Amino acid sequence: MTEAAIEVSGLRKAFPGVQAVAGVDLSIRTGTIFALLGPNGAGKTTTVEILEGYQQRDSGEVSVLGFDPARNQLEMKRRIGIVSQETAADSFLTVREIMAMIAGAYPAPRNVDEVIALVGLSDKAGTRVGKLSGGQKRRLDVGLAIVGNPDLCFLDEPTTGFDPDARQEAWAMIRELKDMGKTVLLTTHYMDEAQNLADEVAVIAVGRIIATGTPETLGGRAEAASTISFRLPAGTDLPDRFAAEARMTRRGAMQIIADDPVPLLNDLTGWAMAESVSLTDLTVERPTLEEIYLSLIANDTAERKEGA
Ligand SMILES: Nc1ncnc2c1ncn2[C@@H]1O[C@H](COP(=O)(O)OP(=O)(O)OP(=O)(O)O)[C@@H](O)[C@H]1O
Repeated sequence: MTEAAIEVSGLRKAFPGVQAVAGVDLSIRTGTIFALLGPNGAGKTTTVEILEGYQQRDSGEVSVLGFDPARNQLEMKRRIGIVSQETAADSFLTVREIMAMIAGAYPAPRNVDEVIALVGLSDKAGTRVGKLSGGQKRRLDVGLAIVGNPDLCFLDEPTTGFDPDARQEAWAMIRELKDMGKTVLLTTHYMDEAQNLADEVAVIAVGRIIATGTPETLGGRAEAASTISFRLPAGTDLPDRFAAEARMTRRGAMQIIADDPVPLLNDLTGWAMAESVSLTDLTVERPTLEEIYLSLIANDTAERKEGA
């Protein structure tokens, strides 16, 4: 079994008037990409900043690459890279200068110009950081997180403000980190980002982890009912055995929800073939990660209200 890069148990942190982290347990395996999901104010950044050593915890056990971030700051920081929500980049330095400065803080950094190229900023290498656009600054942040060739990267909302091309490139880069054996902890509000990148996800709400799993299994997704959708030619009626289960969407498509879609599809397509009915736009879909996420948050909010 792979050792854990990060182990957290019973982590708690309060600010005046708010319990930001209220007993979080996490285990993140070395060489995997882990996504922490949750609504605004859920406690993601506070958790990540405690792991990075930027915030002190009130209680709980934390191990990051075998270090306690509250004690072994220097040793640990040489092995981690960080994209924080607010760029720490000094606006008077150029892209290459700040990249070289951060690289210099690590024992075995990557080549500065290669990293600048990797984040698509070669033509801005001599530009002052303060003159970069929002998306370009974020690319720089990602570059700063990886230039030290760290074993573990913390990426807090790494692609916020990226255009679609830049997002795809960033995803490729993050996958490349994993291919190199690095561990990545990312927070994101983009469910497609978690779906595309993460080996495991955890959903945090009001300071507590409410669900964990792979993007495919989170919240019972793998066992969730499927929705079969299709369109019928005008004037064609479904046989009663399907019509009883079907509903028509506002856009005129038929939908049938089935726990096990295989027998129903067999029956439906068999009928369509026999009657020469074309079932256009036929799809079979499980709930998306976004739908599962939203229902987890909604259920948690409802339970909290009931308990209050
Ligand atoms: N320095 C601070 N002082 C006081 N309260 C804070 C501080 N930092 C965070 N909080 C509060 O702690 C809670 C958790 O905040 P946190 O930034 O960890 O959430 P988040 O999940 O990262 O949210 P977002 O998705 O908006 O970034 C919030 O209620 C926030 O207002």
